[in-house]
Amino acid sequence: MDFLTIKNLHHTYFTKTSATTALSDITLDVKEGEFISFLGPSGCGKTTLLSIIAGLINPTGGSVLLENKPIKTSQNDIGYMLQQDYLFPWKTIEQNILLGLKINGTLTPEKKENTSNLLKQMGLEHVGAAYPKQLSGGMRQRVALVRTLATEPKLLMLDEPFSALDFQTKLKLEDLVSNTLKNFNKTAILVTHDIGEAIAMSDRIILFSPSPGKVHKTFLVPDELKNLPPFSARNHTVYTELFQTIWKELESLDEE
Ligand SMILES: Nc1ncnc2c1ncn2[C@@H]1O[C@H](COP(=O)(O)OP(=O)(O)OP(=O)(O)O)[C@@H](O)[C@H]1O
Repeated sequence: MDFLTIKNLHHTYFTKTSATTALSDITLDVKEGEFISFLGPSGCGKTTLLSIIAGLINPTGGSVLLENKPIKTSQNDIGYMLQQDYLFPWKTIEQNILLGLKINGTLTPEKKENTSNLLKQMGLEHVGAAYPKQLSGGMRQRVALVRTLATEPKLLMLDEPFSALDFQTKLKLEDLVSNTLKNFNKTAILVTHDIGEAIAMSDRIILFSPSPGKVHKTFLVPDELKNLPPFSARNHTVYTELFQTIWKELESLDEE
């Protein structure tokens, strides 16, 4: 059974004076535990597709099923990690990461302990009583990941989560996030503009073409890269070959 099934999806944004078709005829399956990336030029509909999968936008055509059920608005099964961490500045780190569980009414001593362990795995066991402003950008994104995982979502949406970080921190976080998601066998969709990040982190890369957004090509990441942590994958010859192939495809899209 496919975990996430997207079938003949269309979306047009209507205003009083215009209609913009952001997505046209998207059909895509994602397996449980799979990590896929959405890559493509600006405006090809990546954010629109993510918002539809998350139940934030109702598509104008087609369907999205999560474990064979239509996506609902405010779906608790889906977690987000965004470019900004959106931690509440007036709450401590511990309060921030437990907030989702409190709101869902699912905060138990066991879940509290699980989140403390997660914080430990992220090397952040000492920051529970601190406030977000006391933490670096990389630390805040690690907290954001713990907060996202705390509610045990079935599907994770990673919308350019490392793009605001310096390169070194980004590389370290790629390893940490990839390792954590593999340990929990989480299904994840990453939206990124970074070809290298997509190759280093994913099992499969979907390249979209714009106007309207369509699936242009799919790239399977070879096993020898999938079995490596992202940092090591970036140093593999197969990585360089795949990078060049995708780069050429992106260039050809610019010329169309
Ligand atoms: N609320 C909206 N109303 C009207 N048109 C919109 C709206 N949101 C997006 N669009 C249009 O839909 C198309 C797809 O936009 P979308 O933001 O999904 O692309 P994207 O690939 O995520 O872009 P980027 O990489 O720049 O974030 C674009 O042509 C955009 O102008």
